[in-house]
Amino acid sequence: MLRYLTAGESHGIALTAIIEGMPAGLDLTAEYINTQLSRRQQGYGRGGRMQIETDKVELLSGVRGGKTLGSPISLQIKNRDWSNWSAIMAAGEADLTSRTVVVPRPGHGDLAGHIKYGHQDLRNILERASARETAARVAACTVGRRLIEHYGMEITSHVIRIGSVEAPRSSLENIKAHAPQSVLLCADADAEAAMIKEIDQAKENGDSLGGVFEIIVRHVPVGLGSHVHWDRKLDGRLAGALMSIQAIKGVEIGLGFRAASLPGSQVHDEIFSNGTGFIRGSNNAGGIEAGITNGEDIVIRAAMKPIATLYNPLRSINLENGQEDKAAIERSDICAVPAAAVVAEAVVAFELASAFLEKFSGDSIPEIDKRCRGEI
Ligand SMILES: Cc1cc2nc3c(=O)[nH]c(=O)nc-3n(C[C@H](O)[C@H](O)[C@H](O)COP(=O)(O)O)c2cc1C
Ligand SMILES: C=C(O[C@@H]1CC(C(=O)O)=C[C@@H](OP(=O)(O)O)[C@H]1O)C(=O)O
Repeated sequence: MLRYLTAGESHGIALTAIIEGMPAGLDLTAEYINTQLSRRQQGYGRGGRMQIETDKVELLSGVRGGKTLGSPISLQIKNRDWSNWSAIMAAGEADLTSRTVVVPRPGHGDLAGHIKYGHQDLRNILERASARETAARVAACTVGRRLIEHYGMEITSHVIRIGSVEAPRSSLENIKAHAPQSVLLCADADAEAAMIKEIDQAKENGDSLGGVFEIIVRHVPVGLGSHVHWDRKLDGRLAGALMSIQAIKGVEIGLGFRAASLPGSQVHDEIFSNGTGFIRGSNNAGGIEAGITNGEDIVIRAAMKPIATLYNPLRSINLENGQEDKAAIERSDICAVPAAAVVAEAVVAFELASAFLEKFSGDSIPEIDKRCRGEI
């Protein structure tokens, strides 16, 4: 079974992760993971923290000579910002510093976390609720991405909405050509210019923005996931992985919500024969039917809500005196949709790697290769 755990506070010394269940013999380097960590740090609308961090992974175990050993892979990303926070992070609730957070931000984990865990200093919640955790998550899940790429799958994403600006539908060629270079991962230059304007306006207003991105996976083998049990259905697993990303509030596969308003004749993908196999007339299912990949591209969209911390703060209650107050603000992103899209690619890749290993299991890459070729 492939699985991972992450640990670490946003302003703590480092983030760590352990990945268990990767077979031996997979090419894996820190540089490969660093490329994804760097992508995650980009995107117009991010706050001051991204100027401080330059995320680099250290592989601590499970890899030797650029190949996985089959043993647990552990890794670490140092928080460069920690040197600015070490005293605050060392202080307990008994010796509260001036950086104590006592006015919960609507939309963040502060109030629910306070009620659940009883911490008086909301920092004890926000440090772990923070999407800083997604740096460790991207590093861990990129190990899964390496596996699916080794077996020929390709994963990409692009931003299709920021606030009220929606990009026109894009061809995969356009996404590949434009989105990787664009500051917002949007495949349409005009839409991107309008999105940037909207982010600038939100910043001026002390407000924040969310949006929608799309993930596409190509060359997916038929038969990953299964219809036989709820927790083996790949669509459910992918949706769960995506919804676990901070601020993701909706996921749709293929036509998604649009399918609900159309008749079946305009939704379901007709089946034809090309002589050697089956081909489909369309891909409205987004590559998954009954929880099983059908060989078409996997197409998933996810919606991110606007960032919770506002420079023009919303009304809240001060937990020290019970009086109405303005929500806490130290520093924040205005919009982080492109970064979330990179995190989403990573978690989708990991879920696919997990489903791939369930189908073509093996302790080493050569053994899995044989199984893929039908030799064992
Ligand atoms: C890449 C990324 C960056 C984020 N940056 C911020 C931020 O700067 N300020 C903020 O309040 N929320 C930010 N968030 C969202 C919060 O982490 C999230 O809203 C919070 O943890 C509560 O979880 P929920 O929105 O899933 O309910 C970010 C999310 C992502 C994915
Ligand atoms: C640190 C990251 O994102 C952070 C996510 C985040 C939040 O509340 O989720 C709040 C901000 O943290 P800070 O208060 O330190 O500026 C973001 O910068 C990151 O993506 O690496």
